Amino acid sequence: MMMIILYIVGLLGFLYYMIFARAYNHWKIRGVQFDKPFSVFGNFYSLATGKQSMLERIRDIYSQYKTPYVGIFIFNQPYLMVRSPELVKKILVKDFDKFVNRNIATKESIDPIAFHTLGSAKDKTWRNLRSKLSPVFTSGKMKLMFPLMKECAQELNSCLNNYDGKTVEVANVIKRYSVDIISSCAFGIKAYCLKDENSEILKMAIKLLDTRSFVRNFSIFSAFFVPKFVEIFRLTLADKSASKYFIDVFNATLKEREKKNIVRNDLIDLLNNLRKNENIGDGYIFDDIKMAAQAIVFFSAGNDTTATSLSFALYELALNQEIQDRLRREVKEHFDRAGDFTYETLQEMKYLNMVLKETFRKYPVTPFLSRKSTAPYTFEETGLTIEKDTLILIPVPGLHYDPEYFPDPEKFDPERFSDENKHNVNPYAYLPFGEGPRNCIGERFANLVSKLALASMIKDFVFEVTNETEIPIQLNPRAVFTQSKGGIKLRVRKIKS
Ligand code: HEM
Repeated sequence: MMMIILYIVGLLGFLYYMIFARAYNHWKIRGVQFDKPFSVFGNFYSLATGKQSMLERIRDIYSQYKTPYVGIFIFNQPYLMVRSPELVKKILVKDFDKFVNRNIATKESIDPIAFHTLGSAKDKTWRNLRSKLSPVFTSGKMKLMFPLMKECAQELNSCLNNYDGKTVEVANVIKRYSVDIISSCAFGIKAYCLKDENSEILKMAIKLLDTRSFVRNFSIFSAFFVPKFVEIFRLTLADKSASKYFIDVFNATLKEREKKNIVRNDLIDLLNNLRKNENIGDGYIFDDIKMAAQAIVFFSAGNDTTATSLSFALYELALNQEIQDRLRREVKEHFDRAGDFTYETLQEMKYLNMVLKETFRKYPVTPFLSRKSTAPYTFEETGLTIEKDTLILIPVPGLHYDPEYFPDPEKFDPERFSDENKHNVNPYAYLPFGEGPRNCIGERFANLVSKLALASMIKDFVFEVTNETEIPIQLNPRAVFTQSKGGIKLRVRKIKS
């Protein structure tokens, strides 16, 4: 018996050495200062125990060092956490051709959708896809889509009327708004999620990338940080049944359009033109799966990000009534002058823009940017040469909460982005949408949808904290992307005219 126990202990020790202890020498060998890993979780033990969220952990590691970069480990994978905005600029912009790809593990045989999406595509395939897909997000296209968005914003206000005087989980309502908008703009269909809480499309949209589900978070986490698990457990980034549902909806819409000769100049039309006319380089044929993959990534990347950011904005406005009042004054002034919300009036609302920017600073939905070196690379400033395939992590919340770039970082202060102060913001220390050629393709869309929703809601409603509101807000340690742990509950009060 004793021999068996000794044998098992020895085997476990050997496995730990082979898989972890050896890997944990990575930065030491290269003479890079590193954050000491603990157990099999590397530097993310407090995430595994539920003590910290991803945002908090990254911010914590960042703040313990002063060096331009620090070596870290996520499980047994070494990452270079790049702290200095100058080096961030090199990676994201100046030397982008050496850092084109993200480290997202996808296998075509396991998850063809994730494999072909813009977010995980690599090298030339990514370049081709990006240049073909970018035209759908020009300001001209946004203007064309604006009437569709406005319908949804009006429905959002009608929906909020039902909660007058009540406490509501705002993230839930706003998620229905963002699903309605993306369904309309990306899939060309009316989803009516704001009217019908039980709509099928809403259920599927939640299921697609449900950041409250253990399986989804495990899959997302593994795709970014433990690629082996993707193969071993055959993990898909998005839920399989929900993906199938959206592919069917997408194909049905396509057929209907072709049959009736409908042209809307939206995402579906653009993708369909790509399929009909293009072979986008390297023998890359834009088939049905690849086409649906793009529609699904716009759906999944656009929904939660927008809904979560807007909920955090309402939370801060409820806590800071004087900021809410000032925002309402600005919104009403512009609305009364134009008689409506137009694309142009929303761009003119400076304070609205400042409030959103500060929300994105304090609550970056994506707490890290990921890149992988495509060749050996030397940081001239320090002399460090990294090998091909080195994983880079850019600590967005670390930079956003660094008092050197944002004094008094806990304070929600839209003034940081006023005309007088905005030149003090280092663009490489403020990265809610990333930067450079591989930044968020949906930034313009997200900004417009967020401005419209916030302006519409604030014009007609007051948002207040109640004893059900969690203060300070707790972030979900189980989610890779930033979100509240228990939802955001606020009282909604209709303004009597
Ligand atoms: C508040 C809302 C949003 C936030 C905060 C956000 C944030 C981000 C961030 C940080 C990245 C990574 C950028 C980088 O690595 O440099 C990204 C990528 C991406 N986002 Fe967004 N996003 C939002 C909304 C949207 C929307 C509405 C869409 C589409 C309709 C979208 C589609 C994408 C796609 C496809 C990528 C991958 C781009 C590529 O690899 O070329 N996002 N987003």
